[in-house]
Amino acid sequence: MDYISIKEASEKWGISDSRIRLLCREGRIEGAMKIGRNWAIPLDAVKPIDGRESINKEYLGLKYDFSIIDSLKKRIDKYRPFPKQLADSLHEKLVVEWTYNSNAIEGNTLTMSETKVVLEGITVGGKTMIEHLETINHRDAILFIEDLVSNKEPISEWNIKNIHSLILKEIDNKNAEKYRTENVVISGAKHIPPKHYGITDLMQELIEEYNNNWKDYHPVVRATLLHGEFVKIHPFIDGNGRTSRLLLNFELMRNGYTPIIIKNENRAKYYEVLDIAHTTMNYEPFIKLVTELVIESEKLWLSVLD
Ligand SMILES: Nc1ncnc2c1ncn2[C@@H]1O[C@H](COP(=O)(O)OP(=O)(O)OP(=O)(O)O)[C@@H](O)[C@H]1O
Repeated sequence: MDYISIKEASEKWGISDSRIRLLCREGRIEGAMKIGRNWAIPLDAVKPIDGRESINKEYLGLKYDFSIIDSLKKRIDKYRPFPKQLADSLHEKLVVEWTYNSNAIEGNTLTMSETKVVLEGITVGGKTMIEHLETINHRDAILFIEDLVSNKEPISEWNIKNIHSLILKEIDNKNAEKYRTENVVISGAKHIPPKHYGITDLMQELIEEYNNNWKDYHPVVRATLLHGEFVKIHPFIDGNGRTSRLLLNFELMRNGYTPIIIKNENRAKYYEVLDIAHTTMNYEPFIKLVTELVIESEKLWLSVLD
């Protein structure tokens, strides 16, 4: 393989010597090697993305009619603060159904009733330890994002890593909250996630986009983009799907919307709209799906509140 020096890379990419040295030290240039006091950079290395440059991605299909969602939200808001018993029972229903469906999408074989039983602290015969841990961990991750919402915590890489560490707790502590160091594919998807060495930059870029470019979008659009763009990067070796659905609801809940549940039985449709977003940048079908689910969730809340 042919290599170039820091100085040559600096001229080729238009980045300062010191920044390239930093990128080499952080392992963000694939194949860069330290020889003595100098770095050798593969001639064909890809220029790292600079999360500080302004990001201008052209997403399609972001304009959607949210009037039904917003008028249902207004009706729900009139009941706040919710009566404690009612809020507790709706919360329990949410935790069981969200945990069951999100884990089932990822292949966990516990049924809805078994999920409920495990969350009550009982072991289900014939099910693996990992399936039990996935259930408990998912419940803990929901409670964690609810705390983040109550404390008005922002969406940040730190919080995303904390959510992920709960998902993999005692299952794969080595990879919990760590970005992957291998390339991956998503089975059944057309989109291929980016190479592992670009992840740190892409995650920084995602948070910057969220903070700077998406702030005027409707919260449903932001929540959908956050899920879609996060899972497109697939930053972790495992647990991306569950983390992305937690992030979607985190964004909805921070903005006072009721959380949604993507049902296991509807996963084919869910994968289809995600793949459209990933391969064409058209988010309309995914936004439509999320909108329908928010309306369904709001109607459920109103059916008990009204
Ligand atoms: N066809 C598809 N197109 C786009 N995205 C998809 C597709 N299929 C799955 N996904 C997304 O990727 C997630 C699953 O990714 P993967 O199978 O790599 O699991 P993972 O990273 O191990 O995470 P988890 O176990 O929580 O899903 C899905 O939940 C979904 O969000």
